[in-house]
Order: sequence, then C-alpha cells, then structure tokens
Amino acid sequence: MFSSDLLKERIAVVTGGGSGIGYAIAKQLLNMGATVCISGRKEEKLRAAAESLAPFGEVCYCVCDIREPEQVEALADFIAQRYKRLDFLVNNAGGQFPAPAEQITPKGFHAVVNNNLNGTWNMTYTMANRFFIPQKSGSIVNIIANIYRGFPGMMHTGAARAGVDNMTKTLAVEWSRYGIRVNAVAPGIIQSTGLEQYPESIKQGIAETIPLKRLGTTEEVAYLTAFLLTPMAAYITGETIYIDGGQRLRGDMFKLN
Ligand SMILES: CCCCCCC/C=C/C(=O)SCCNC(=O)CCNC(=O)[C@H](O)C(C)(C)COP(=O)(O)OP(=O)(O)OC[C@H]1O[C@@H](n2cnc3c(N)ncnc32)[C@H](O)[C@@H]1OP(=O)(O)O
Ligand SMILES: NC(=O)C1=CN([C@@H]2O[C@H](COP(=O)(O)OP(=O)(O)OC[C@H]3O[C@@H](n4cnc5c(N)ncnc54)[C@H](OP(=O)(O)O)[C@@H]3O)[C@@H](O)[C@H]2O)C=CC1
Repeated sequence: MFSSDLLKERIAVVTGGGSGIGYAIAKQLLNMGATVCISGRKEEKLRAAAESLAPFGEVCYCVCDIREPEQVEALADFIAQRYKRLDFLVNNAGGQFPAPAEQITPKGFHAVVNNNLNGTWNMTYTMANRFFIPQKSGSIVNIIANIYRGFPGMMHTGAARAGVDNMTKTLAVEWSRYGIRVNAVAPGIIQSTGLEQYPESIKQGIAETIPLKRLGTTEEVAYLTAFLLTPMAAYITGETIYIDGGQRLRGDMFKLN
C-alpha cells in the first residue's frame, strides 16, 4: 500500500518522536521517503532515537518542549533554516497520570491540560503560520486518546484531548481555504514505552475487555497516521479515527473501584 517514495521530498515534524508511538510514526514516514524531524524534551533520548532511525532515511532531531512557545518558535526556525518548508505536523507528544477525578488538584489539572491541549495548539499555531498558510498546503495529524465515553480514571486528559478533537474539526473547516487538512487519531491501549509508566495492577486483564482481545501496537498507529498524510487521504479532513480494537464500544479503560 505504501511505496517507498510516496512521501519523497516531504518534510515532517513528529513531536515526541523519541519514543513509543512517535518513534514508530517517524520510522514509517521515513520508510515512505519523507524527511523527518523528531522533537521532544530530552536531548539524549532524541539523539539515540535519531541514530537508530538513520538507516531508514533522512532524520534529524530538535529539543523542544511543546509547552514553551519560544521553544516552538525555535523549532520552526530550525526547520526553516534546514529545509525551507514543512509538509506534515504530527502532534504526538503528550502524557498524563492516572488519578480519580476528586484527587486531581488544580495544579495537576493545569499541568495535563497545558501539556496536551496548549502544547498541541502552540505547535499547530506556529507551524501553520510559519509554513502551511504561506505555502497553502500542509497536513496535520493530532494523536489524542480514546475519549469516546469520557475518560474515567484520567479526567484531565479526557478534557484536554476532547479540546484537541474539537480543534481538529474547527481547523479543518477554517484552514481548508489554505489547503490544509487536519485529522486526529485516537489510540486505545497501545503496547508502548508510555504504557510502561502505568502500574501493572490497572493493566492486568485489560486485554480481555477489548473486543479484539489484545493491545494495539505502535506500528498499527503509525500505519494509520501515515495513511492520513498521503494523497490517498486527500479527501479526509476534520476526522478523528479510533484505533482501539473496538474498545470504545465495549471495554473499560481502567478497573475503577
Ligand atoms: C489499563 C491501562 C490504561 C492506560 C490508559 C492508556 C492511555 C494513555 C496512555 C498514554 O498516554 S502513554 C504516555 C505516557 N506518558 C506519560 O503519561 C507522561 C507522564 N507525565 C508527564 O509527562 C508529566 O508528569 C505531566 C503529566 C505532563 C506533568 O508534568 P509537569 O512537569 O507539568 O508537572 P509536575 O510539576 O510534575 O506536576 C504538577 C502537578 O501535577 C500533579 N501530578 C503530576 N504527576 C502526578 C502523578 N504521577 N500522580 C499524581 N499527581 C501528579 C501534581 O498535582 C503536581 O503538583 P505537585 O504535587 O507537584 O504540587
Ligand atoms: N500508549 C498508549 O496506550 C496511548 C498513548 N496515547 C498518546 O500517544 C502519545 C504517545 O504516547 P506513547 O508513545 O505511548 O508514550 P511515550 O511516553 O513513549 O511518548 C510520549 C512522548 O511525548 C514526549 N513529550 C511529552 N511531553 C512533552 C512536551 N511537553 N514537550 C515535548 N515532548 C513531550 C516525550 O518525549 P520526552 O520524554 O523527550 O519529552 C515522549 O517521547 C501521547 O500523547 C500519549 O498520551 C494515547 C492513547 C493511548
């Protein structure tokens, strides 16, 4: 389905590309001929990831905390200097912590919303104004989460990702006049480095509640994300596609007490 030159001469930024889902997306885009810049907060992690991705194509990295507008501007400067244009933005960076809603302090809520909603907007606003709008072309994929039935056990991220889900729809309409497509991918539970941060107690037995009876893989999320960036998806915009083994329709995210 994906030939090795499908995205040739296309430039992509993948936030959080140093690990997990972001790394798999970067690798898939490289395999399709794109040039990829991965970003994240930790330089050592990015350097190691870029080294292991190098055999697959042209890859670089840039440290950038998506919560800091000036760091996002610096990332845009880096891309402009090096490549003069940008074709794809994958807003994958994000994270949160599990907690019952009544235990999420205002500071904790702010931290999660700032990372997942504000950070995504910082990236989107900057890359659109610097590249996509002047170029009159571009494609954005936002990696969110399974928020189909709220997000019991992680209310803060449910609220933040719902914001990104709605942002996706709005920007798809507003920015259609600039030739920009905006879509989202909503993963269920994916076997990734990120998942290692969750306690075994809440993960135990969870696969049995998923209709397809297993967790997803990072590669599966990468295939879908890559597809949305190809010309084959040229008529898809404002869409959120769930990739969750059917979990949104039947299955618990967490074992709630
Ligand atoms: C069956 C399993 C279901 C799993 C569902 C799977 C779905 C999703 C999976 C994934 O998303 S995988 C990705 C995993 N990676 C992460 O989640 C990253 C983890 N966290 C972070 O990046 C950061 O901790 C943060 C959430 C962005 C917060 O960072 P920040 O530096 O902004 O804040 P802090 O100063 O550390 O904390 C501020 C405030 O937040 C509260 N808080 C933070 N961490 C925790 C925690 N682990 N538990 C409880 N509360 C937390 C806390 O109120 C902090 O305030 P103070 O206590 O410091 O006053
Ligand atoms: N795994 C799963 O089951 C699911 C994951 N998701 C979401 O998918 C995305 C990828 O998760 P996954 O690969 O599993 O987990 P990881 O923890 O491996 O990936 C998260 C990435 O985001 C980066 N990141 C986090 N905060 C920031 C920030 N403020 N600025 C820049 N980079 C940041 C991290 O890089 P660094 O450490 O260098 O800062 C890291 O590479 C996340 O948004 C996650 O919430 C959604 C649903 C399910």
